[in-house]
Amino acid sequence: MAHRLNDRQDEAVKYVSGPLLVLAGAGSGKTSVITTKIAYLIQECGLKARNIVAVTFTNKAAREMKERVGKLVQGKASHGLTVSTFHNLGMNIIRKEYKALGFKPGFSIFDQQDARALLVELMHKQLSDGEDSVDVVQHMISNWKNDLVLPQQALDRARNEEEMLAARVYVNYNRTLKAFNAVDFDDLILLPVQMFREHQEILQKWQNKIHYMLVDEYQDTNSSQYLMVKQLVGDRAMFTVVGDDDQSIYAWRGARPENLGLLNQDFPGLKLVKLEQNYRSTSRILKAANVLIANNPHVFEKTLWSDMGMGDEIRVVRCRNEDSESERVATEILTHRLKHDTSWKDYAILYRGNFQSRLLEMKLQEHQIPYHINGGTSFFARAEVKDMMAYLRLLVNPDDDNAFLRIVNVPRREIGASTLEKLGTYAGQRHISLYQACHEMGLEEVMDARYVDKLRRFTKWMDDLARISDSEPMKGVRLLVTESDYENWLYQNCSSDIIAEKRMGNIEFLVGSIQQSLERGDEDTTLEDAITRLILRDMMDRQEEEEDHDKVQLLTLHASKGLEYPHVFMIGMEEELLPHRTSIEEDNIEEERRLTYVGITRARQRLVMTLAASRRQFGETLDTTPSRFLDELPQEDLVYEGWEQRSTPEQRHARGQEALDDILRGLDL
Ligand SMILES: Nc1ncnc2c1ncn2[C@@H]1O[C@H](COP(=O)(O)OP(=O)(O)OP(=O)(O)O)[C@@H](O)[C@H]1O
Ligand SMILES: [Mg+2]
Repeated sequence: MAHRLNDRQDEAVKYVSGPLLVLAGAGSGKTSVITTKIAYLIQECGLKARNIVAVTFTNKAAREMKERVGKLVQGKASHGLTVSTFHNLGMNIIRKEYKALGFKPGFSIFDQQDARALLVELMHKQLSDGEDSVDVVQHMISNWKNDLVLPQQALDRARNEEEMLAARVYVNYNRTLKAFNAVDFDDLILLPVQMFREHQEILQKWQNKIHYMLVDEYQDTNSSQYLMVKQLVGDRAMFTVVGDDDQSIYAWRGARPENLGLLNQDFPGLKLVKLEQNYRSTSRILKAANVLIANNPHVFEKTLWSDMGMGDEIRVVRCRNEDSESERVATEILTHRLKHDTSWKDYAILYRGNFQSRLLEMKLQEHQIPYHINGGTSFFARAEVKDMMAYLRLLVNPDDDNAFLRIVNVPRREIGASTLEKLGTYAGQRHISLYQACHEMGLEEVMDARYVDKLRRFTKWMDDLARISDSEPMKGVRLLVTESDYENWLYQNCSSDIIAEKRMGNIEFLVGSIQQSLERGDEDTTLEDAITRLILRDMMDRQEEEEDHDKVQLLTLHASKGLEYPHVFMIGMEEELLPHRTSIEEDNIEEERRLTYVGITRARQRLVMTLAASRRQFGETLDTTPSRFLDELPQEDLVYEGWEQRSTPEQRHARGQEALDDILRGLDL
């Protein structure tokens, strides 16, 4: 690594005689401690890379960490090292232990949308007034899973009608997933934890494999993730976790900053190291972040300083409307880059909600500024890619009813809704999958032989493909694409040939990724593995392959965690955007403040905040109110631009008081 560790960091790296918690603010080198420590464990402590597991929050972070370790540990010594997300780790455990969990090989992973579709189906009777309740139930089930509450326990604990209903759906939902040989996203953590509880011998096997564990962004782990760590490290308790309670921004996904405190109880020998020097940002940026976050109550007291120089003032730019806000950001990047000879990738634009990126994209395109959207409309969300993924899922897991239903009649095979309904009833009564039901002799009794024939022609074709794929996976995949005649179907159904061509290109890209995955993986990588990996990658980071190229980065505040950029724009600094409207309604301002803290601390040299004086909303143009967080920043470090007159909070308060006095006088009290 280019820089030398400070004494505290060095202490954290070299402490290997027991559990360690590194608690420190943004940019103090927590992630650096983890990467350096992995190298230290391999080079100085004689640990094998394959016995080390590091967990981070996103795939992007995992990739970066792997890269950093690769630079420190050359050659073979780093082979077999696990650096992954919690979900990836969980998936690998399930993949190896699926038998103990009662799954068949090639299990499917349902993403958010698949899971929702299933819930809609299970709840159809209760959905007379729209599908809103599906989202509520989905959220409740997810929370239960994150808190390790099983369906039966949810039933027992239900305190009112709503919880009772959700718990009943939960029971059904889990049963159906099992029948589909599928797991959902939350199961990737829940199932291993549950299995480790029930099967000591399996847990021991994993404990023996993992000699040292490291966890980054620890403040955002939820209960089940925490338990997974606790189980895996066992009594040996050889681990390092690093975190910052001020950056806890996933409470809505069940994250518990209190887990930082829990560690102390569960591991009485826990050593605590605090880091206080920030190596990322100018003093001014750091001060702004510190002053802001001081408005939150604190579990742990921390101080954070930097000797990167005072730096420029933070600019707060007010634009007429959202159009001019985006335009302003685009032109600023353009001119700044010209003047300072920087790269595009030195700039990041951060926002609270994904929808805020649309206008930005248009403006950036207009000015021909290359950009990359982190988490934008995903490759995998496109219809043709979802179709092809469904084919592939069905190929490796014939029991995946969702996949079956999606493509059995795409392209058209004259298998209509009523045939499928009859098939569904038949399969439901016998507790078998739709695919299996197609093979059953009894099917002729419930539907016309003509239709049975059509179904069987389809499954016979899929069976043949599956057989071919067993020995020659890529041949199977390619045959699937050509024989399905999907290309023709695309050309018939797209409004123009150009669009059809583009969609076909996406399918080619997908097939290419599978091939790469098969070639890159270990020798025993199967088609199932390659597809499971694709599904997981889709869910965890909807990013394009080319993301590392020189492009302006557009990302949500949530996605920006752990990253850093020389020049940062935070847009939409308005009430109801940041803090978000629902957080205001639910009185959850502290989490929004932490989110703002995360945003500010991404910046190394220069921070610009923008807002629009008016904004279109539901067809109306409304005046906005500047974010309360602007008032909380140290005013002496800000420069306001585009404000007729920016008054201090005191002045505004005084004005409010005057107005109130006027009213009181008017009332003649
Ligand atoms: N001792 C050091 N000397 C010089 N630079 C350092 C040192 N330690 C870390 N850095 C640099 O400081 C920056 C921030 O480090 P790092 O990303 O590890 O911080 P962090 O605590 O993980 O931040 P965050 O809370 O945002 O995740 C990086 O660019 C890193 O290379
Ligand atoms: Mg970090």
